[in-house]
Amino acid sequence: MTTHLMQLAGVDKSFGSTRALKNISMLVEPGKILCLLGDNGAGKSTLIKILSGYHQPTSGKVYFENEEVRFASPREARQRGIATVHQDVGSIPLMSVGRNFFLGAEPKTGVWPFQRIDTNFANREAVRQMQKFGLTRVTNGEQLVGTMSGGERQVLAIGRAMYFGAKLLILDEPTSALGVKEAAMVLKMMRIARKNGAGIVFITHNARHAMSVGDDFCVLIQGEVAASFSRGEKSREDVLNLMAGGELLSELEEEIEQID
Ligand SMILES: Nc1ncnc2c1ncn2[C@@H]1O[C@H](COP(=O)(O)OP(=O)(O)OP(=O)(O)O)[C@@H](O)[C@H]1O
Repeated sequence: MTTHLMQLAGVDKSFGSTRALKNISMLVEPGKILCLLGDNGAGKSTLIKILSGYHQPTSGKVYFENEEVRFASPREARQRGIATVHQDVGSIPLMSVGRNFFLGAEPKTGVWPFQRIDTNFANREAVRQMQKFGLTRVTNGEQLVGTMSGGERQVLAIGRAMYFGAKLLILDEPTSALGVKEAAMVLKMMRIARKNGAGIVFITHNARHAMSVGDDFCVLIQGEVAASFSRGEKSREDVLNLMAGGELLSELEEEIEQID
């Protein structure tokens, strides 16, 4: 039997009278990147909160590694190997690369009750991992995370999740605040994670970024799956039009010109 990493079947989520998600079915496979596209308010945040155990669906089923799950908390989801990296990545700017990398799972040295954090190991190992992921600029684990660029911080956060055994990576707009080179670095990191067998849900507004790495695509419009397709099945123009809610971009451009 094929093991699917994560599957949603007919998932609904309502907040009072607002139906944020309507009958969502989707599949995340190991070693594949699923791009979740959609405009503001389409329901992307609600969907990732369900995947990461922050929300429970109002109805419908969630499966992880073919087993039906109902995560009571993000901690439970994390324990199963689901890691969420948000745009602000949650790193602490005034802490070193080594400390940030091992935050909450600090390596210890010495014998109890005289144990302390093994800073040398943490720094060395964090740099080694970062280098492995292509961050050759980071050579000193004592470097403060606040001095790293946005892209480097994303790579650090994704690398950390991989190191601690994440099977599913949920990346919430990892490239949206970045310049071209920085975004390319993060997209490359995603490819490395995919090669290592992780399944990735890549949330983005940027169709170009999505199409450069995506294997599968899911477009959300007003809480519904408006389209789902695999690489090569649609052109970038088609995807952009879908994301604009079906309104042809050329029509939109004409309207803008008329306003001028
Ligand atoms: N906790 C909540 N309580 C009430 N309504 C909510 C809640 N969370 C989300 N919603 C509603 O659900 C809908 C989808 O919101 P969601 O934040 O998931 O969209 P989004 O695609 O992530 O948008 P954005 O990119 O702007 O974050 C919106 O109408 C929003 O107002």
